[in-house]
Amino acid sequence: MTERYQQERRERRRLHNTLVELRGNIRVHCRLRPVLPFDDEFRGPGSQNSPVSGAVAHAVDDETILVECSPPGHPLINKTYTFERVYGPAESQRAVFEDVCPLLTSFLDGYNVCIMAYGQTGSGKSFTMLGPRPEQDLALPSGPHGHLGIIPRAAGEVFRLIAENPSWRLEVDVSVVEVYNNDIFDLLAKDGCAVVSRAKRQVLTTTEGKKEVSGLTRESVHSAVELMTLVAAALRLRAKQATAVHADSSRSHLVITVTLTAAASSRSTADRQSDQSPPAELRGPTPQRPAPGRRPGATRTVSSVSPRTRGLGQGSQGPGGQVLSKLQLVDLAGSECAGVSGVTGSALRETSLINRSLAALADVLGALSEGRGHIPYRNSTLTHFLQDALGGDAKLQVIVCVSPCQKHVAETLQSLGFGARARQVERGCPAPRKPRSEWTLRHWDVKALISKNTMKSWILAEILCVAKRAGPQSTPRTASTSGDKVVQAQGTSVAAVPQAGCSAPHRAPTSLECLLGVHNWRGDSYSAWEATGLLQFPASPRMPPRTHRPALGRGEDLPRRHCLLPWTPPQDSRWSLVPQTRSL
Ligand SMILES: Nc1ncnc2c1ncn2[C@@H]1O[C@H](COP(=O)(O)OP(=O)(O)OP(=O)(O)O)[C@@H](O)[C@H]1O
Repeated sequence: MTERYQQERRERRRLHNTLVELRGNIRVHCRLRPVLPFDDEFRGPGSQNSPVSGAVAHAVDDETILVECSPPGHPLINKTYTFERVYGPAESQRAVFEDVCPLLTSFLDGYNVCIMAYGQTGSGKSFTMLGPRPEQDLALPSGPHGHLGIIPRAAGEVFRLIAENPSWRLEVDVSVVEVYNNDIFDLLAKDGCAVVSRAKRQVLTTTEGKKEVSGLTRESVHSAVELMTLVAAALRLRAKQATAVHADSSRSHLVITVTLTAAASSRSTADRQSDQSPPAELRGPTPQRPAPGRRPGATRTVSSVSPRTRGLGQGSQGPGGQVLSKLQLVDLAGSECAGVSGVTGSALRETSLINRSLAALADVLGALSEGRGHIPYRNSTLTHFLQDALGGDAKLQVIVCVSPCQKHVAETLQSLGFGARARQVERGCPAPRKPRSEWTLRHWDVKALISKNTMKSWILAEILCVAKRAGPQSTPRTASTSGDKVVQAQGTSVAAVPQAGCSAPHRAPTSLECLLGVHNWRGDSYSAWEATGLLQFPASPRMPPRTHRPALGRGEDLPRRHCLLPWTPPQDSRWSLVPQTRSL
C-alpha cells in the first residue's frame, strides 16, 4: 500500500514537473538543513516544544514546508509553502543531486542550464552546491562521494555522459567568477607570473544580445578532476569572512560556467560535408583528447574587442568553436540581517551590497512573474550577468536553502517567499541552441514542439507518451539512415527527424517532417506517413476520407477538431508506433 502511494506520488511529481516545464516555469526546490551545533546558542524560547529541538521549520512531506512558531511579542507564525520538491534535514546530498541530474542531460542536448542556490547566510547553500570545504580537497570527483555537492557531482556526470558517446566530439571549458561588492572578478585569471589572481571584468552584450563577461578566462578541461581542481583553486580566492552567524561565510556570489563547444575537426571540409549524419554535438574531437592545436588545459579568453560585433563563438575560438550550450552553477552569497550577523566596517558594506543584489534578483523575478514590460536586470551586476539565465532560454533550477532555527525565522520566511515568487515566473519554453534541422527528438524537444505547433499536438503527444513509457532516464540513441536521423528509445523508434538539405522531391516525407510543417498536408501526406513505416493506423480503413483531410499549406495551423471530428476513426485506431526494423 505504502509502496503504491509512493509510486503514485512520484508519478504525480513527474507529471507536475512536465507541466512546469511546458509552462516555462522556473523549478524551485527547497532544502531544510538540520539543526547544527553552532545553532545551539540561537535557540529561542518559542521553539522549546518543537519536535526537533530548536527547529521551527519542518518538512511536512516532500513538497511542503511548514514554518510554525510564536516569537515573543509577535503574532503566531503558521505558514506553509509548496515547492516542486522539499528536502528534509536528513536527506542526502545524493538525493538532491538525483533530482537535478536530468538537467545535465539537457545540457548535453544543447540547452542552457542554470542551477542556483539561494538562502540566508549559514543555511547550507555552499554545502548543497559544493559540499563541505571543497577548496581543501582537490581530488573531489574521484574521492568518496558521500558529502559531495551538486557541482562536483555535475562535473562527474557531464564527463560520464560524454564518455558514454565516444563519437561525440566536444570541448569543455570552464570559467569561474565571483560577483563581489557589485563587481565581477575572474577567479581563473593569471598575472604576469602565471599565478592565479583576481582580475576585475565587465558584463557586455554580444551581437546576439547575450550577456558575456569581457576578457574572461576559460580553461579547457578534459576530466571532472581537472575541472574541480580549477574550481578548488578559484575557491581559495573567493571572498570569505567570519560572522556571528557563520564562521566561514562567503561574501560573494560564485558563478561557475561550463561551456560545451564543438571542437575544431582535423578532417577536411569535404570529409565533413560528405558526413550526412552527425548532429551538432558530434563534431570535433572527443573531450578526453585535446583538439588539434590545443594542448590540455589550454586557456582561452573571451575577446573584449568590439563585443557587439563579435559573438562568443567567433574569432577567439576558430572554426570549430561553436558554443553549443552553457551550464551555470551559482552559489549565491547569503542574505543576512546586519544586527544578527554582527558585522561592522567593510563587512557591513559587503552585507549591504549582498542584500541589495539579492533584492535586485527578487525584483527581477517579481517583474518576470507579473509579465512587466521592463525587467530591471541592470539594477545590479548580479542580475545583469545572470540575465540570460533568468529571463532567457535557460532551464533554471533554484534551490532555496533554509535554516530550521527560530532565530532565523524572518530570513527563512523571506527566502521561502522568494522561492514562491520564483515559481510564479512563466517564460517561453526553453529553446535549444542548435539549428532546428539538427534537433534530436528527445523528451524535452517534443514538448517544445508541442507548444509551438498546436495543430499537431495530439500526434506529438502520442509520440511523447511512447518516449515517456520508455522512461525518463532513457537516452535515445541517434543514427543516420537515408537522410533521417532516427531516434530510439529502448529499442523503439519514436520518430524521424529531417536532416538539413534532404528534401528530395519524390521522397516520402517522414512523420516528423509532416509534424513540423516541412511537408504540407495535401495529397498523399497520410499515406506518406504510412510509407515511412514509423507511424501508422493499425486498422483499415487506414486514412480519413480525402474530403475530410485538411488541405493546408506549409506551416498553416489547424485546430485539432478539424482533424478529428469529421472523421470517425475505426475501432482501436490510435496512432501506433511501429518498431523500427532498420539496423542502427
Ligand atoms: N544539509 C546539511 N547537512 C549537514 N551540514 C550542513 C547542511 N547544510 C549546511 N551544513 C553545514 O552548515 C554550515 C553552513 O553551511 P554553508 O557554508 O553551506 O552555508 P551558506 O549558506 O553557504 O552560508 P554563506 O552564505 O554565509 O556562505 C556548514 O558548516 C555546513 O557544513
